Amino acid sequence: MTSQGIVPIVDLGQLSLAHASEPSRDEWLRVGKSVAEAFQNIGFVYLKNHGVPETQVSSLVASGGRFFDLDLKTKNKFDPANFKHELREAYDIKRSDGEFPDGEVPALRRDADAFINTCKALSLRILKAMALGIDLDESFFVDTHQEICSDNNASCMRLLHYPPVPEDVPAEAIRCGAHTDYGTITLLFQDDIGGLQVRDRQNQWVNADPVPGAILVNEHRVLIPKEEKRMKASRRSVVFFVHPDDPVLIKPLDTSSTYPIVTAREHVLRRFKETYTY
Ligand SMILES: O=C(O)CCC(=O)C(=O)O
Ligand SMILES: [Fe+2]
Repeated sequence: MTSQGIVPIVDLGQLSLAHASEPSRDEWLRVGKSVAEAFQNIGFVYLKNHGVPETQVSSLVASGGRFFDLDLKTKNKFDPANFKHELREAYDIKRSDGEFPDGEVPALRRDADAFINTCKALSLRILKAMALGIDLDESFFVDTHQEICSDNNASCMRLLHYPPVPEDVPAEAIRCGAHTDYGTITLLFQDDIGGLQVRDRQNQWVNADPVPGAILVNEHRVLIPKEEKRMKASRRSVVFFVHPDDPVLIKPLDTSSTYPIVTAREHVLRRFKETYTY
């Protein structure tokens, strides 16, 4: 395992989507143990050789760019998220058969469909490896994530656009506040601008600069801020949030009562309510 700063880089090897045959048991375990170790130590990992076609990501980012370039009135028809204190725009897409700006950005539906399917397949591989990495049955997470990007599951893909920061920006403005994500894991495809930081277990912020060809994956406990107040360039990223199916009970594996048992749906609704107070 190599690392970028203190965030480890794991090579998916035979678990790559580009690898046609079933990975060996040793490969599942190697990846699973490395990912589990990274999550236990810092909560983040870069995955390289994941097999997500570069053209799929670039095509989606280009279509997303065309969407963000539309005038506000047109964009607002598709309910993009506006963040009160943050200099960014987001467009969350859950299903490729939903409402789309087909007239304005004809390729977006096709690009989103391809990307969601690819990310689903990759997530299921990561989830299987994660279970094996912490000595659970290999289907432990896969069985609880059967309906990714359906109406019974909060997973979604998010297109993000950070416009260049204007000179006269208020001192308190930020691009993306410190937060934790709400789901099981998040796949983050950054462009090469950088600026992302993650917080380690000692509460120190460390840079998570883009690693060419690698995606950053986090499990939900660690915070991500973005303090790029002075950034002149616009920045784009694509995020794939992976959640358990709505009825799944979230409970400590050790059967302790440290956390109250809630369904995945209750958990996500609670987090949405608390959101964007940062
Ligand atoms: O902008 C990024 O790259 C990360 C955004 C993020 O963490 C989020 O939207 O949850
Ligand atoms: Fe996040």
